[in-house]
Amino acid sequence: MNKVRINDLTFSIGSKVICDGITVNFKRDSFTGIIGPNGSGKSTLLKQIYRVIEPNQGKIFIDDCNIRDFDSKKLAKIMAVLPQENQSDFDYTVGDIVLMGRFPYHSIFGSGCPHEEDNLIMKEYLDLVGLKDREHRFFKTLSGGEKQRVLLARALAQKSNLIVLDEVTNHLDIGYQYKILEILRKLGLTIIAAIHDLNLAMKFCDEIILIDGGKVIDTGKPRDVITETVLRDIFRVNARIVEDGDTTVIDYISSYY
Ligand SMILES: Nc1ncnc2c1ncn2[C@@H]1O[C@H](COP(=O)(O)OP(=O)(O)OP(=O)(O)O)[C@@H](O)[C@H]1O
Repeated sequence: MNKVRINDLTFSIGSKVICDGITVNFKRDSFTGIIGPNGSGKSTLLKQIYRVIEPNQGKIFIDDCNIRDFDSKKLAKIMAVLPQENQSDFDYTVGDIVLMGRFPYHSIFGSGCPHEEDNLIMKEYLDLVGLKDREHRFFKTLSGGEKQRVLLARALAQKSNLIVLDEVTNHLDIGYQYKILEILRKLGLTIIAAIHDLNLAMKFCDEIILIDGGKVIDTGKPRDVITETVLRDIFRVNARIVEDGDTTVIDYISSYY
C-alpha cells in the first residue's frame, strides 16, 4: 500500500517549469531516495510534499487524504521534515530545540513546561544521534554536523510515521553518514529523502526515484535505476558499477561535461 501518492504535480516560476507533471508513489514503511543532478527539482518536489510551496497543478495524498485537508498540527503529527537549508543560529539549548519536535502534541511554549514524557523522548533521540552530552549547550555553538544531528533528533521527536529529508547527510562525516542512515532504516518509517551520494542511495534505499529536468525519468530498486548509462547520460560521469558479494559500489573513473 502506498503511503504518499503524487498525481501530475507541476510547479513553475514564470516560464520556468521546475516540476513537470510528476506522478509517483512512495511505499509505506519504505526508504525512498530521490536522486538527480543539481537543479533537477528534488528540493522543489519535497517542498510541495511538506507544503512550503503550493503546486500550480496536481495533488498530493497521504494515506489517501489530500494534504491540503490537514491543519498544520495534524500534518506535523503525520510528517516530520528536515529541510536542506536550516537556520543555524537559534538562541536555544540543544534540549529545547529537540523539544520543539513535541509541539504538535502540546502547547509546550504556551504552558511554559514540557511534560515528563517529552523530556524522555528528547533525551532518547539525543542519545540516538550521539549527542546526549550536549543537551544543555547552546545550539549555535555546535559544529555543522552536530547541528544536523540535533535537527534530525527534533524531527524524530515528532514521532511521525513519515519523514521527509533533504540531504540529511549534509555536514556529516562518513561515520555519521552511515550511522544516521542505519538508524533511519531501523526505525522502519516511511522515508522520503533527496540524496546526492549514489553509493549511500544504493546501500540504504529500498526504492529510487530518478528526476531530471523536473520530470521523473525512472523509478525502481536502486540497482535497476542506478546504471552506468544513467551515470553517464544524467550525471555526466564515466563510472563502473562493481558487484562485490551483497554490496554494489559505484567506482567513478572520470567526469565529463
Ligand atoms: N524560487 C525560485 N526562483 C527561481 N528559480 C528557482 C526557485 N526555486 C528553485 N528554482 C530553480 O528550480 C530548479 C530546481 O531547484 P531545486 O532546488 O528543486 O533543485 P535540486 O534538484 O534540489 O538541486 P540541488 O541538487 O542542487 O539541491 C533550479 O534550477 C533552481 O534554480
